[in-house]
Amino acid sequence: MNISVVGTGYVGLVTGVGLSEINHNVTCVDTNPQKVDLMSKGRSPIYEPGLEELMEKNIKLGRLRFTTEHKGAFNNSDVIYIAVGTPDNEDGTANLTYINQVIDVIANSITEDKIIVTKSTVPVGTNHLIMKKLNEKLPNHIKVEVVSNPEFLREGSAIEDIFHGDRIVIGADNQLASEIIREINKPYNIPIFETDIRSAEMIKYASNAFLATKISFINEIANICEKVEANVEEVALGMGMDSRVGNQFLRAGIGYGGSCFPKDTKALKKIAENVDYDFKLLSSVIEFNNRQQRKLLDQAINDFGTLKGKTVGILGVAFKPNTDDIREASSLVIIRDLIKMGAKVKVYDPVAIDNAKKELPIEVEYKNTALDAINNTDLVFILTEWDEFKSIPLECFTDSMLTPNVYDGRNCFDLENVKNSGINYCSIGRKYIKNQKVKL
Ligand SMILES: NC(=O)c1ccc[n+]([C@@H]2O[C@H](COP(=O)([O-])OP(=O)(O)OC[C@H]3O[C@@H](n4cnc5c(N)ncnc54)[C@H](O)[C@@H]3O)[C@@H](O)[C@H]2O)c1
Ligand SMILES: O=c1ccn([C@@H]2O[C@H](COP(=O)(O)OP(=O)(O)O[C@H]3O[C@H](CO)[C@@H](O)[C@H](O)[C@H]3O)[C@@H](O)[C@H]2O)c(=O)[nH]1
Repeated sequence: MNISVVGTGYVGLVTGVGLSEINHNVTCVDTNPQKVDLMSKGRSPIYEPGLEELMEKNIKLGRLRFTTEHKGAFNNSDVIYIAVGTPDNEDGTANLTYINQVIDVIANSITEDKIIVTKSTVPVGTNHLIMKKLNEKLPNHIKVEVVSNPEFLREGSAIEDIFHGDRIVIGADNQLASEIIREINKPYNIPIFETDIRSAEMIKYASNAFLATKISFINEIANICEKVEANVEEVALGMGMDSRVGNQFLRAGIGYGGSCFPKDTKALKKIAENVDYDFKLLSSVIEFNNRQQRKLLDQAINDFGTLKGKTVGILGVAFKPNTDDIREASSLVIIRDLIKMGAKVKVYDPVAIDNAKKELPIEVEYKNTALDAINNTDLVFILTEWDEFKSIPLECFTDSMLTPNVYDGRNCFDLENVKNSGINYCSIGRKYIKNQKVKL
C-alpha cells in the first residue's frame, strides 16, 4: 500500500518507519526542512533506541522517504496518516491548530478519494469534524473517509511497542475503510480492536488517564509508606502479583511527566467539563502530580531552611530514561525553582542536554559526566532513572560532594547499600534515612 504520514515527531516517524518495515511504501511529510533533510540521510532527530537502524534499512530498500511537499506525497498515496502534534492550550483543552492546517492542505491537494487515518491524540468528536470539514471543502466528486487509529507507543521503547504492542485500535464508521486499515496493520500480528470512531478516540484518553491515575495512586501510597515506615517497592511487588492489579506502572517517584500524560489528562478533564461532567478523580490526579513533582525540592528546603547559594547537582533531565525528550519533565519544575531560589545548578543527562539548553534558564551549568555534576556539590537530585546513574559507586557521592546529601526521585539505589554508605539519602516511599543531621 502507498501511504503518506503527515508530521514526523515521535509518532509520525515511528509510524512511518514501522509501516515501511512491514513492506508498505511510505512517504513522511514534515514542514520542517532541516528535519526532512536529516531524516532523508537516515538520521533521526529524536533519540530513540533502534530507530535509525530501521530508517537506514528502509530508505535503502526504497520503502521510506521524506519530503516537505504535501501535494506530491498525498497524490501518490492511497491512505494519509495524520500524526501532527496536539499540544495543550492554556486552559487545558487540546490545541487543534496543526490538525486544522493539515485539513486545509489535504483539501487543497488531493485529486481523488482518500482514507485519512488520525494517529494524533484528538478529543472525542474531532475525527467526525475532520471528515465534515474535508467533505465540505473538497469538490463534490472527491470523498474522504476518516479512521481513528490512536497510538499507544512509549518513548524510549517505541520500536518494541510498534512491533509488539498489546493492541491496535481502529475506529471507523465505514466498513470498507476499517477493513483497509486492518489489512495495512495485519503484518504486525498484533490483536486488532475494531470499534466506532468516538469510542476509539476515548480509548486513547481513558488509557492515558488510567495509567496516570495508577502512578499517582502508588505515589500517594509511597507518601504514606514513608510515614508508617513501610517500603513502597515491597508494597508494589505484593500488589502487582494480583493479576487484577497488574505489576506495571507501580513505580513510585516524583510524578509523571512527558509529552502525553500531563496534556492528555488535562484534555480529558476538559472533554468531561464540556459535557457538564466534573471528573473529580482526574482533577485530583492532576493536582496531586503537580505536588509530587516538587516533593523532593520541598523536602530539601525543609531540611536545610534555604537552598540559596547552595551548589546543587542534577542527574537526569529527560522525563524518563532512554529518551532525550524533556517535555513536562519533573526536572524542569525543580531546576527552574532552584535557579529562582538562587542556587547554583550543575546538570548532567546522558542524551537530553541539547534539549535542556533550549528550555532551562541560562544560569544553569551543563556538565559532560555524572561525576562532574556531583563534584563539589552540597546536594544532588536524581531525577531520571538512567542505568548509568544506578551504577554510580556510592563512594562517588561521599568522596566528591561537599556534604553527601542525595535526593533520589527515582529510587535508583538499594536502601540496604545506602544505609552504610555515609550518604544522607532521601528517596520515595522508603524509610527516610539521614545518618546525621548536616546543616549546610
Ligand atoms: N510522543 C509520544 O510518545 C506519543 C505517543 C502516542 C500518541 N502521541 C500523540 O501523537 C501526536 C504527535 O505527537 P508527537 O510527540 O509525535 O508530536 P511532535 O509535536 O513532536 O511532532 C509533530 C511534528 O509535526 C510537524 N508538523 C506540524 N504541522 C505540520 C504540517 N501541517 N505538515 C507536516 N508536518 C507538520 C512538526 O514539524 C513536527 O515535526 C500528538 O497528538 C500526541 O498526543 C504521542
Ligand atoms: O511506574 C511508573 C511508570 C511511569 N512513570 C512516569 O510516567 C511518565 C510516562 O511514562 P511512560 O508512560 O513510560 O512514557 P510515555 O512515552 O509518556 O508513554 C505514555 O504516553 C504515550 C503518549 O500518549 C502513550 O502512547 C503510552 O502508551 C503511555 O505509556 C514518565 O515521567 C515516567 O517516569 C512513573 O512515574 N511510574
